[in-house]
Formats: sequence, C-alpha cells, structure tokens
Amino acid sequence: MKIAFIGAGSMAEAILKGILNKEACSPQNLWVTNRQAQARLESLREQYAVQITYDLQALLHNADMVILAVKPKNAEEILQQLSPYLTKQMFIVSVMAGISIESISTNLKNDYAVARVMPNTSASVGKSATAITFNEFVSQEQQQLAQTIFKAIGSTVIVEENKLDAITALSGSGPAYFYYIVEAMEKAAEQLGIEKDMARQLIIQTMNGAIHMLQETGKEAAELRDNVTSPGGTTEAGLKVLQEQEVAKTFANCILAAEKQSKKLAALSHEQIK
Ligand SMILES: NC(=O)C1=CN([C@@H]2O[C@H](COP(=O)(O)OP(=O)(O)OC[C@H]3O[C@@H](n4cnc5c(N)ncnc54)[C@H](O)[C@@H]3O)[C@@H](O)[C@H]2O)C=CC1
Ligand SMILES: O=C(O)[C@@H]1CCC=N1
Repeated sequence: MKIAFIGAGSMAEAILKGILNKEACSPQNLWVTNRQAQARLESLREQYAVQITYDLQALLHNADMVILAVKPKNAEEILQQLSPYLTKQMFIVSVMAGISIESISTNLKNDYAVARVMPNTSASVGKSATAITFNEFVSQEQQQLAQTIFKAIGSTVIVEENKLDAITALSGSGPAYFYYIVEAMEKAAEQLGIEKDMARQLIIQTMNGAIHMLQETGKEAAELRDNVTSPGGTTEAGLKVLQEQEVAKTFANCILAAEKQSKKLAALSHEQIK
C-alpha cells in the first residue's frame, strides 16, 4: 500500500510517525512533499526513511491513499495542482480543518472517494482522538483502510460530516487547551518556588493520574472533582477562584470560538472554490 502526503508540517509528521511506530505501512511506501522547504523534507527522510519528492507524478503514481495535510488556505491551490495526477481508484483523505467534502469534490471535478478526518497532534505518540467521515464513493475496503491507518495513531470514531466543526474545536484543537493549562500551572509553580523539572514531573503525573481515573472509574468528572475537594480545604479555596472568574464559561467560549472559526474556514474555502 502506498500513501502520499501532501504537506509536510506538524500534522503530516505526527501521522507518519504514528503509522511507522505501529508498522502500519513501510517507509518505502510513504511519500511526502511540501511547498518548497526542501531542508524540512530532507530532515523527514533522514529521521523516518520516507520517500520525498517534488515530482507530483512520481508522488502520486499508484498511490492508494492521498493525505491532504496543507493549511486550509492552501486547499484550492493544492486541489488544482493535484487534479491532473489523480485517478479514480485513489482514496483522498483530508485532514484540513473546515474544508468540506463538497468543496474538495467540486474542485477535483470528479467523483473521488473522499474522507474528511480530524486527528490531533497526539498522533505522533499513538494517542490521537480521530474523527472520520466518508463520502458515498468510499468503498468498504477503503473505509477499513482508513480505520487501520488512523487506529495506528490512536482511537477513531466515525461521524456525520456536520459534526466535524464541533469535533475540530473539541479534540482537534484540544491538546492546545491542555498545554495551556500546563503552562499556567508551571508558571504558578515557579511563583511558589518549585524547581522547574520537578514541577513538570508533578504536573504531568497529576494529569496522567486524573486521565486514568476518568478512564478506569467511569465516574463523572464532577464526582471525581468532589472527591478531591475537602470542605474548608485547599482545593475548595482554589476552585472558588476559578468559579469567581467564570473559567468554565470562558472555556466553553473558547471551544465555541474554535467551532465558529472552523465554520468560517469552510465558508472561505467555498468562496474560493466556487
Ligand atoms: N496541527 C494540528 O494540530 C492539526 C492540524 N490539522 C490540519 O492539518 C493541516 C496541516 O496543519 P499543520 O501540519 O499544522 O500545518 P503546517 O503549516 O505545519 O504544514 C503545512 C504544510 O503544507 C505545505 N504546503 C503548503 N502549500 C503546499 C502546496 N501547494 N504543495 C505542497 N505542500 C504545500 C507546507 O509546505 C507545509 O509542509 C491543516 O489543514 C490543519 O487544519 C488537523 C488536525 C490537527
Ligand atoms: O488550529 C487549527 O486550525 C488546526 C485544526 C485543529 C488543530 N489545529
């Protein structure tokens, strides 16, 4: 099986690293291109032994799956560039935020099998939460292939396309929200005089433990939070500040804003493409 990556940024690298870690495809069959940054392509070849090229014909020759991993603003340009080299049996898989299957198909001017996928960067350690949607031209075999590839980088859910903007906001962007919390906790630890490496270790293990509690107990987050919060204790004092500052509401607004932006990217791509 041959997979061609269009775009060699952080998402493409996260996916290809996950695929290689799970040996879901051999590096000889993973082909990658980008716009112009040759040094970046060479470093991917050195690190992962993947094939690199700027020759679109060579890149796409006999490709089973073509993964579109360029920024949404480059969608129109890339679809037009690829169009002459695509054949009907190729399976087009887009990870571009906000770009609808309809926009992709319209621009490719043909009834290709297309999947729209929303992974996240935890793919590079095999822990992506990936949502997938297919158009009507995707065969059972291709659906299976998509599941195999994206299960190699974490967990998958199959969804209706109209859920993808919300999922992009929730789990596509999601890792960034958690990193933001870690940054804030690290700053607080510094203010309190806790040595940096130790603070990092304590924070990571605390998050890891909380995640395992959620997974293994199956309890609601609110109940687990209650279990930490002794009346008149430290947690209560800390959480009071979060409540006063309406952090939960701010968080919800953060995710709603991300969803709105995903819809905006879709609208922009429609304008460009039509
Ligand atoms: N970074 C993330 O956490 C996630 C990103 N995505 C989506 O993945 C896509 C890629 O995101 P990143 O990897 O973060 O972006 P990036 O900016 O790191 O990489 C984009 C890549 O596209 C290449 N490119 C641009 N125009 C090109 C062209 N005409 N021909 C060939 N290559 C071209 C660039 O050279 C670069 O290698 C985006 O559409 C984004 O919405 C989806 C889920 C999560
Ligand atoms: O920020 C973005 O647009 C991409 C999509 C999801 C995560 N990163």
